[in-house]
Amino acid sequence: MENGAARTAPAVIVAIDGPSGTGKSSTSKAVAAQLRLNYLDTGAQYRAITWWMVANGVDTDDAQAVAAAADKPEILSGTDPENPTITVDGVDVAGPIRTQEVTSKVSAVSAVPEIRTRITELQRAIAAAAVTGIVVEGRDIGTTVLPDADLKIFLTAAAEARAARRSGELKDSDVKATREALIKRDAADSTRKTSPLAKADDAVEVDTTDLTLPQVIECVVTLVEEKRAGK
Ligand SMILES: Nc1ncnc2c1ncn2[C@@H]1O[C@H](COP(=O)(O)OP(=O)(O)O)[C@@H](O)[C@H]1O
Ligand SMILES: Nc1ccn([C@@H]2O[C@H](COP(=O)(O)OP(=O)(O)O)[C@@H](O)[C@H]2O)c(=O)n1
Repeated sequence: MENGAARTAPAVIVAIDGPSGTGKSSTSKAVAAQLRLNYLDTGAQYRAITWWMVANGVDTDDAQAVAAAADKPEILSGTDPENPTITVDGVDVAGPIRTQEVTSKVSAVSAVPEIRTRITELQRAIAAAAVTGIVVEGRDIGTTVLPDADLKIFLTAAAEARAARRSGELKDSDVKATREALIKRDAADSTRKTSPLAKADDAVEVDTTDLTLPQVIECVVTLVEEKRAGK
């Protein structure tokens, strides 16, 4: 090796996309921790900018008003899979971005092209800075944000399973209402003009309906290791 430089493995970029409740966050965090990669929850970034709009009185149904404010908040993501963080203008918003209010407004805000341009730039910069590599999860990572990712996974699951998983996380929620809200959000995310939720042609689809979380994690870890081994 020239100048005695240590040989290091090239950074590996993994894109994990899919609808709500398919297991993207849990799987991505665990895979990143196991393989010592960084982790980025892009949904948290869209939730964070939505939270800022609400906190600053911007009407989230007014696309022009949302677009005009797109560059205002400073959004920072911490990418340690053991302790992912998200701040807006220095404020920790990990809790507030998960409220029903933000969840019901995030699809409208994330459909605005100026918002997507802003957040996509942040995502690409974070991925480029990841020395050993990164697992990035979202809706359009394999199709738009990181089309050259080394591995693309598209997670799916039956709506019933996804709703049951989601309502298991929320206090006092009923599965039927959760299922309806989730289907509505998926439809909005899949039909928007700019960078909709979609499976990339070269993504591996994994149906998680009848798999346990450890099984999904093992499946993705194996796929990453096979890619690294050049299989
Ligand atoms: N294969 C699975 N089987 C059962 N529960 C799961 C599975 N994958 C994820 N979960 C649970 O479902 C909920 C939603 O998972 P999450 O990773 O947040 O999904 P997403 O990021 O796709 O919305 C979490 O409570 C998680 O623990
Ligand atoms: N890459 C991404 C990630 C999320 N989003 C938007 O952000 C919302 C919240 O994403 P999330 O990953 O936190 O949603 P859950 O899967 O946790 O329900 C989605 O419903 C999309 O509207 C997006 O447009 N593009």
